[in-house]
Amino acid sequence: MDIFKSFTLEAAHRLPNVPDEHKCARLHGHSFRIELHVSGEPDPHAGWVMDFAELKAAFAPLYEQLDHHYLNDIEGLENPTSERLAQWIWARMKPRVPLLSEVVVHETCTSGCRYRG
Ligand SMILES: Nc1nc2c(c(=O)[nH]1)N=C([C@H](O)[C@H](O)COP(=O)(O)OP(=O)(O)OP(=O)(O)O)CN2
Ligand SMILES: [Zn+2]
Repeated sequence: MDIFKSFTLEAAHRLPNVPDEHKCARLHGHSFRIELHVSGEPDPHAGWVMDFAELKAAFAPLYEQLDHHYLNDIEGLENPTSERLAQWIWARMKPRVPLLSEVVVHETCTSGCRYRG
């Protein structure tokens, strides 16, 4: 079974490796929506795979690091594409949440990335 929790965070970025004339070379911001998916069997007594609150607590330090920040300034996010952000989150969350199965980054309403490690 797959459960998920969504987070919305505001952040600015620019993409340093695109041509100068590319729109994403300019500083701009997004309301990123992050989904964290956890897969496993529901505990027979608790009835859940994992408490959503536990997932939220595990993500809290990363949320603080990302929300209302300039992503390019964060170590490992110097080129903050959706793909790199998904990998960055995965690398930090997987050790804390071993049942993590997917990180989804919605960069805009129409674009994003799914990463399964
Ligand atoms: N594979 C990727 N392509 C692009 C990324 C990315 O992270 N991975 N990022 C960008 C930009 O940061 C941009 O902000 C988002 O691009 P885009 O979807 O083109 O944004 P629009 O709002 O202009 O989209 P429309 O729905 O077409 O209006 C670019 N590419
Ligand atoms: Zn962007």
